[in-house]
Amino acid sequence: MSANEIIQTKLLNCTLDEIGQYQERVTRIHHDLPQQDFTGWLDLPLREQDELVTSLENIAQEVKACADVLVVIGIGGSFLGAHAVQEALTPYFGKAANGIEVIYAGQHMSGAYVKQLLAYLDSKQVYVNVISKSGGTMEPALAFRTLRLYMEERYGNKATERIIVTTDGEKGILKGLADQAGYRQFVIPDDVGGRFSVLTPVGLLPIAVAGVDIRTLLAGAKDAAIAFSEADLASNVAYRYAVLRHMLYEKGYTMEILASFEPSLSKLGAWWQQLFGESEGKDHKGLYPATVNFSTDLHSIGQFIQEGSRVMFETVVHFNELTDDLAVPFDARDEDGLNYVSNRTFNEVNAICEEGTILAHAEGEVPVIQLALPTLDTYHLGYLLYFFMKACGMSASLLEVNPFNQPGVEAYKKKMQALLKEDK
Ligand SMILES: O=P(O)(O)OC[C@H]1O[C@](O)(CO)[C@@H](O)[C@@H]1O
Repeated sequence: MSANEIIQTKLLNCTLDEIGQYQERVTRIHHDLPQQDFTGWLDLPLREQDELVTSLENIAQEVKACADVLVVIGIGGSFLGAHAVQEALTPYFGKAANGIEVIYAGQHMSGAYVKQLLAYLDSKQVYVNVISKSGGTMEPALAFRTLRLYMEERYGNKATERIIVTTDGEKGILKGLADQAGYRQFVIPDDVGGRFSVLTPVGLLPIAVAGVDIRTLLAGAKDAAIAFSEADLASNVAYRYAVLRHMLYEKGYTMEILASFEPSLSKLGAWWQQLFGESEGKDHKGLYPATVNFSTDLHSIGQFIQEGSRVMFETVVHFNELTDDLAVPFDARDEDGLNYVSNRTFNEVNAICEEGTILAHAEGEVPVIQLALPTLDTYHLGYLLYFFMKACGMSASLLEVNPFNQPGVEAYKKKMQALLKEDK
């Protein structure tokens, strides 16, 4: 299988005019994209990064040897990618054999969460990785203030060794504070924005600590970067996906639902949601990115998808092979009447559920884009992450919005700041 064939895109339940009509625009955007600010992620997996990867692996080794828990502090692009990869590739119960527990803070401001987190940490050996590109985002900054004091109280001078900072190489409050305290630091490249940063130290350090092989993840992303380096819609499936979703948007579908049938992919959905939501939702334009995990959500939002307002299409992420499975047991009593599925495995039943869902959604007039990959493993996840980023750059550009800013996020921050500074 060539790298170009690793992801198969299929449009189901719907026919669209020839997508080739977009080729000229796609080619133009393809050539313009690297000239834009914040596109350092485009060729990042192609760069020689051995020194960086080795130093990330070394620190990850140290963290695993000296801690039971790594607390990753970050919000948005500063935690979603790591969380997505960790969830997708580590066991459902317990941690990976070669990783430790990685938990998150600073992704909201729940007092209960922080209080319970500190209590939980009391019986564990702890390292902290605080991640913020700007270095001044309220949610992670508050969590870090609290955890820093906690670490100092617990470990005294040794706290300095147990706090690792991932931030800008030159500016920001966190950078200044890290220099002052002598914390070890990893740099978030200047030309890579938060939601495109999963393959930088932002994602790579927590992912390595969780026990995932970051070299294999990067190898998948590298092959994707090569596979999607040409503008041709016939071979570039990332661009094909971008054009399909754009064409559906033009036809009046205003919501895309990313669906998967494997629960470990739900955090990938959260990462994808920020990627597309912050990149495209501008100037009163853009597809609303929603995520579902089937079959769980067929019993919640499934009714709406089947029969509610006809505004959505689905993108189903499908892996042909999953690494673990279990046969449905035979029970001679058959009191539940389920022996007719006992010649199958759980994953086979799940795959038939996927097929049935797509057929049902065809009757409900829900277009489906199926993205099929060979195996849910580290390599193919790296490939898929890059696929989505490349598709996103193209898709937002087709909408004629800047894919790489997020001015709207400032609105709530300003209101909150003003309210916080009012006299109590
Ligand atoms: O890493 P920072 O600067 O704390 O930002 C976190 C997140 O906040 C945003 O700037 C706005 O939501 C995102 O783009 C970013 O991923």
